[in-house]
Amino acid sequence: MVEKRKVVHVAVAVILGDDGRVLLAKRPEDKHMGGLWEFPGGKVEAGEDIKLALNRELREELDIEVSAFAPLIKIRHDYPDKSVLLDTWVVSGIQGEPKGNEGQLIQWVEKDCLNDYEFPEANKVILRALQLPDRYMITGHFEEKETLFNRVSAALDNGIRLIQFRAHWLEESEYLRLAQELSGFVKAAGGMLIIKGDFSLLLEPWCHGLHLTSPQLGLAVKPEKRHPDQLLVASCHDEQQIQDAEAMAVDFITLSPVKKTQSHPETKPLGLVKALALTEAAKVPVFWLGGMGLDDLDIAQQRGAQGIAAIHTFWRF
Ligand SMILES: Nc1nc2c([nH]c(=O)n2[C@H]2C[C@H](O)[C@@H](COP(=O)(O)OP(=O)(O)OP(=O)(O)O)O2)c(=O)[nH]1
Ligand SMILES: [Mg+2]
Repeated sequence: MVEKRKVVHVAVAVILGDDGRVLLAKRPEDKHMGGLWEFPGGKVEAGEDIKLALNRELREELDIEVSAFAPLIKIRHDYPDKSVLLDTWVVSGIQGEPKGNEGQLIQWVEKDCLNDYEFPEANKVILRALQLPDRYMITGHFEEKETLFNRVSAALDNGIRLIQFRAHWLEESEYLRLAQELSGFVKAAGGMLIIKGDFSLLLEPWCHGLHLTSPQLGLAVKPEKRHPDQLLVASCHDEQQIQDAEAMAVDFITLSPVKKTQSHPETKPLGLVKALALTEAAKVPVFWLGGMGLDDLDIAQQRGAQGIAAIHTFWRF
């Protein structure tokens, strides 16, 4: 039974060079997942601190050490023969010149070209996490279109690149008309606008992605026809919904409410302990949502989340 199997804790390093390229290594043929490209790293020893484990593995495998660590994602994956928890960090501040100490091939690769390399199955999620930002803004209330565009513009100026257009009080036709216009505006600034509604919206060439509500997760329809650049996102509140979302091959989820929130004041929050457990078990990037302020970004990331999603925090820019 997969559930009872021991999970191997692995320290994984996305090594970032000064020029923004990432260092990959080819796994020796005789190892698990041999012949595939990997982010260097290896098994964490019992009781070992994760940063010490990263540096020990990088010293053993590449003859380097690093001085800066940013958590990227903790991803649990069940291979047919082994279960791993890939505790993945973006590391930089390299000391020494990397070399393949174990005879492995190593290569510096542009971030945009990482998809061209063949990785173990679990790494798909690491690549997705590397491409996603750490803040997901959800639009707040507006009366005038001008307010909407001004607020979104301010968020883009503040570096927000992923935005969900939420305006449940509008008629569907009015919502979609605005969504299309706003999508073009956000795209021109290098961002993506995620919209809400029916699966068929993925057929619209202007649609950058769809955010499913939890009731949509139970539906038998699978949005298979999406363009590879379109994102599929889901709102999840418990373990079952996370599993349903994963079965639909979503790109990431929001988990809510982590804390008490102004938009759903009547809902009992998950709390940090439950949010941490659900995030660790998830097989896709997780954004924490509900009462999240900028101070919570670091807390969420230290617990394995991709980042935070929020209405009020980002709508106020
Ligand atoms: N290092 C690394 N391991 C990965 C990646 N993706 C992935 O599925 N894995 C799996 C393969 C292995 O089952 C496990 C890592 O173990 P490892 O073989 O690197 O462990 P190690 O360096 O301590 O080596 P060993 O001497 O104990 O064999 O995690 C990745 O990107 N990097
Ligand atoms: Mg290794």
